[in-house]
Amino acid sequence: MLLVVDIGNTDIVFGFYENQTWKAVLRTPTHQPWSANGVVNWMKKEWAFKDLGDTLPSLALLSSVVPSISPQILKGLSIWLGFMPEVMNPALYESLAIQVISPDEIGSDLVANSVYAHENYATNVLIVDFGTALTFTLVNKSGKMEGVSIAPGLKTAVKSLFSQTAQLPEVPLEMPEFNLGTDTVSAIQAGILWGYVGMVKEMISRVKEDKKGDLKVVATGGLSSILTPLASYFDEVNKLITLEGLRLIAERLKA
Ligand SMILES: Nc1ncnc2c1ncn2[C@@H]1O[C@H](COP(=O)(O)OP(=O)(O)OP(=O)(O)O)[C@@H](O)[C@H]1O
Ligand SMILES: CC(C)(CO)[C@@H](O)C(=O)NCCC(=O)O
Ligand SMILES: [K+]
Repeated sequence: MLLVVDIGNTDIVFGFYENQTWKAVLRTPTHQPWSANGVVNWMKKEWAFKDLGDTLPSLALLSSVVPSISPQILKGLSIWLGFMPEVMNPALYESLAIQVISPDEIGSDLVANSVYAHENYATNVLIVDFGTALTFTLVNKSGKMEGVSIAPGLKTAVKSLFSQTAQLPEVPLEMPEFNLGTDTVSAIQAGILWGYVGMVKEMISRVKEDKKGDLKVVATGGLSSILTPLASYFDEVNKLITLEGLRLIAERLKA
């Protein structure tokens, strides 16, 4: 069995893959007082609860965009597994089928997304990741990562407005019924959700123009199904893209 781990700014996601399927995908909040022992206990508990069998994963790959907690997670995993997981880093990028842009700065989740996109489409692909940040990553048909854009994610935008104002509440992430709101909640929903629909359409349209119309668009991330008016703009919506990319990378490392 293969274990891939995606440490994001909101959640850590653990994917267990065997025989062409995800046996389990576990999620836990990133910001906890993690210790190596805490990780071991959590893994043991979840492993038993999900009834994942007697044989622990024999290969593991970790991606983290939260450097401060990586050491504790890695140490815990290495104690639990009995070996040190591979870690996404610029040296490892050299062995990938894609060409990574700004390897010392880029988030390894975006690299994983790009590997998935290139492997599955082999054409120009824009990956839209609706996470804590809303990111757009362009991989061209020869596998070169050409560029990225980063904006606040939907929930981050709502929380930021709430925390910076005296009277505005935190609102549910739901498309409002009308273009303009008739009360505070629907006004914020209109501003953020319709605003973000516009942001995504603008980014897609600009990149499509750059690529002379030759572009696939895929969406991922926990919030990828909120902006329902965008459904027809995406060739694929798949919340597992980051895990799938990590899996493809891990399988290559083994080979
Ligand atoms: N199935 C889901 N349904 C609704 N919200 C979800 C779901 N999964 C995740 N979320 C929420 O979506 C947001 C983004 O989650 P996601 O896992 O994409 O981001 P993340 O942990 O911040 O990762 P990254 O930092 O890589 O973007 C979080 O606020 C999370 O709570
Ligand atoms: C943009 C995020 C937060 C998305 O998870 C992550 O990929 C990250 O922290 N990246 C570092 C900066 C960059 O990707 O250029
Ligand atoms: K993500």
